[in-house]
Amino acid sequence: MATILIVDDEAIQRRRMAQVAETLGHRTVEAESAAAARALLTAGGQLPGRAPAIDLVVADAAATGRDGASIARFGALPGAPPVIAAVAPGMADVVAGLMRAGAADFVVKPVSPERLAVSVANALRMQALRLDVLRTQNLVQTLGARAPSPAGIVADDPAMVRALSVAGRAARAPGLPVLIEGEAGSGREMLARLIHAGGEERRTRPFAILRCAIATPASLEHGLFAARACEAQGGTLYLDDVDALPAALQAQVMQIVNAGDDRERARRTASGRAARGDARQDVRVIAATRASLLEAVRRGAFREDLFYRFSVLPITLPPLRTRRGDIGALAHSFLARFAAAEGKAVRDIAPDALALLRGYSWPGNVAELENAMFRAVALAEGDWITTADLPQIAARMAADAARPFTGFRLAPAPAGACADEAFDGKAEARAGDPSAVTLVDGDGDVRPLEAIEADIIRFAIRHYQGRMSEVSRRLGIGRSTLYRKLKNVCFDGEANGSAGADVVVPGDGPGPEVGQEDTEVAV
Ligand SMILES: Nc1ncnc2c1ncn2[C@@H]1O[C@H](COP(=O)(O)OP(=O)(O)OP(=O)(O)O)[C@@H](O)[C@H]1O
Repeated sequence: MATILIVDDEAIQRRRMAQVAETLGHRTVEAESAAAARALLTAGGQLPGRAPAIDLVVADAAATGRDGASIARFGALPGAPPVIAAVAPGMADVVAGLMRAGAADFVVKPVSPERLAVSVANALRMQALRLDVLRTQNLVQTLGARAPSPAGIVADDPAMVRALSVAGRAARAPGLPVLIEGEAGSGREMLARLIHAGGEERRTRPFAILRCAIATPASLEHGLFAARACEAQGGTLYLDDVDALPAALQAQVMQIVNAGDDRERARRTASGRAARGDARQDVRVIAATRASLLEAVRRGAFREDLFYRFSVLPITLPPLRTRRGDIGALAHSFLARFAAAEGKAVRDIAPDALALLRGYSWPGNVAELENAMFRAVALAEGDWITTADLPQIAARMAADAARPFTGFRLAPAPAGACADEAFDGKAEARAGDPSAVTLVDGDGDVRPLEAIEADIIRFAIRHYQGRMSEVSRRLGIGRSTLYRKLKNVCFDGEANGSAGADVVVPGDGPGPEVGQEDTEVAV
C-alpha cells in the first residue's frame, strides 16, 4: 500500500481521485494548492535521497497553476516521489511542458479508475527502481570515499543497473556465495571487488583471487588451502573461471560455502554466536564464469549442489555490444581518468570518434574499450580524441566490413544472438549465415522499422570505418539527421536511459586496488 498525495483546488475532484486511489488499496492525503502540497512534502522528510512518507503525487495541473511545473520538477529530484499530472482534455501543450519538467505520467480528467490504476502502478514501479539505484549509488559513493578502487562504475543500462542492485544486496549478506556470469572483460572482477568492499564486515579483510583456468591442479589445491587457512581469512575468495575448477576442489569449495551459509543464518537469526564458530572457515566465495555453469552441470563437469548454492545470488553482466548506451559514458570516464593520470589536456571525444566507438562490436568488452581509450589518450595531441587516435578500432571495423554483406536475412537471428552479433561473426559462426540485417525477430514477427534502420546505420558506420560524411552521403541523409538518429534510434539504450539511473561515479584515479591485503594465490 502506498501513500498518495492528491492535489486539486476543487474538493469534489480531490475526493473523486482519492476514492479511486483508495479503491486501489492506497492511503491518500489531500492538498488544495501547490503551496499546501509543498508544505506536506517537505514537512514529511521528502528531501532528496530520504525515504518518502508520501510515495506518489497526483496533481491537478490547473490547480497548481504556474507551480505545476515546479511540482513536476520536484518529482524528478532523486528520491522525491513521482508526480502524475491530472489535466483537462485538450491541454496537450501543458502536458508536454509538465512531462519535460519531470512528471512521471499524466491522466486526463475525469480520471477513469482503470487509467489511474495503470499510471499509479507504473509510477510506483519506476520509483522502486529509482530508489534501488539511489541505494546502489550510495553504496558506490561510500566505496569511492573509503576504498581506493573501483575507480568508477558506469551503469546506465537497465541490465547493469540490475546487476549493481544485486551486488548491493550481496554486499549486505556477507556469508552468501555469489555467482557472476559474463564474458571476458565485462567487469566480473570489478563487481566482485565492489561486493567485497561494500560489505561492512569484510571490506578491511583480504580479497584473494584464484584463477582456476590458468593454474595447475596442484597449485589450485595449494591456493585453495592457503585461501582457507590464512590468505582470505575473514575476507573474500574470488574464484575466476570457476567452471574450470577440478571436481575434488569443488568439494572443498562446497565446504567453505556451507560454513558461510551457517554463519549467515546465525547472523540473521540471533546472537551471532555460531557466526564466531570456526574462524578458519570465515571466507566468502564469489565465483565468476564466462561459460554457462548450468551447461557444465549438464555435462557432469560441475557439482549440481554447488551450482544451486551459487544460484542464490546470481549476477549476469551483459556484454558491451548489448548495452551500447553505456559505451559513451564508459569512454568519457576512461578518458577523464587516463588524461588526469597522463597529464594530458585532452578533454572530450569528437563526434566521429564517438560514433566509431559506438559502432564497434567490442568482443573484448569493457577491458577492450579501456585499452582503446588508454592508447587514444596517449596518441591524442589536441583537446579531442579523434578517429585518428583509434587506429586499432578503425582497422578492426575495416576487417569486419570486409566481410561481404549478403543482404537482408529473413530468418530470425540464432538463439541468444543480438542483432549486432550478425556483424561480429558470432551469429555467422553459429548459424553459418553471412553478415546480414535481420528482418524478422525470434517470434517470427517483422522487426520495427527503427530497429532495422538502426542495424543499417551501424552497418554503414562499420563499412565506412566511421567516416561520417561518407556514411551520411551514402545513406542519403544529412549529417545532423544521422547524428540525431544515432542518438535516438541506433543507441536507444542511451536515449531511453531510465530517469535517475545514472550511476556514473567520478573516477578516483588509477590508484591501487581494493584492500592493502589484496592477494593473488596459487598462480
Ligand atoms: N561498468 C564499468 N564501469 C567502469 N569500469 C568498468 C566497468 N566494467 C568494467 N570496467 C573496467 O574494465 C576492466 C575489465 O574489467 P574486469 O577485469 O572486472 O573484467 P572481467 O570480466 O573480470 O574480465 P577478465 O576476467 O577477462 O579480466 C577493469 O579495468 C574494470 O575496472
